[in-house]
Amino acid sequence: MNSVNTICADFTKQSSPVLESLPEPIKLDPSQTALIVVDMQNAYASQGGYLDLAGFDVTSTKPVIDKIKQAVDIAHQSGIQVIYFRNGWDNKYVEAGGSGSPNYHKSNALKTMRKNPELEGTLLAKGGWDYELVDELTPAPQDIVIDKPRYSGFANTNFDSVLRSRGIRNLLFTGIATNVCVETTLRDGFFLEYFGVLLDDACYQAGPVEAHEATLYNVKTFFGWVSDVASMQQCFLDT
Ligand SMILES: NC(=O)N/C=C\C(=O)O
Repeated sequence: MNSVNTICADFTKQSSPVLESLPEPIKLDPSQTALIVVDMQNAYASQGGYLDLAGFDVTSTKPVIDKIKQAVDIAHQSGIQVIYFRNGWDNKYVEAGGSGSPNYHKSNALKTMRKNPELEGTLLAKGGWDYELVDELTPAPQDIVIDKPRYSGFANTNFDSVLRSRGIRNLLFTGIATNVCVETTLRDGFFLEYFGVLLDDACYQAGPVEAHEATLYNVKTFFGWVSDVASMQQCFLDT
């Protein structure tokens, strides 16, 4: 029988390491776990990128990049599949949807370009600097990169089949933005029976810090678990 205080899915081996997390610890078999690095592109993490140009504060993303790098190293050393997401569209914005799509009306990247026509073709466009992952987080050959055209990694992508075909059932989330693409993907994963864990210090919000905190509340109360990179290290490497 599982410890009453530790979450353990039926398919998890008895000997699987335990990740300290809130609201309770969770057992994670590394072979059934993926580290998801959400949208660590210049658009979201660099000054001069989309979020910065749209008026969001990205001046403190460096510590988050460093934490994600640590998480990626831990994953590589412990046999956890690393999956990078990149968000955006073709440079004609066909994939962004036309005026019949809510994305056309809500995307702050598209709105910023409509307001500043000189930016047209630069924000979140495949092939451009804004779309590229930041230099510090260049995928290794064994990592998987998934391009996504909407906030959720499950929308219009092969993400679910990439996971299912590898027997992955647990998702450790890092990246930007906590309150948009990270939270949305974790929530969608919940409905598809994935166990989602958000690594607090490896995520950064779009908007005020309260947006990050609201997501932590939502995740630990309704959709999953919240942990951090030191706990990931202790779970997979130090024990
Ligand atoms: N990666 C994200 O969380 N994106 C948030 C906003 C946007 O893409 O407009």
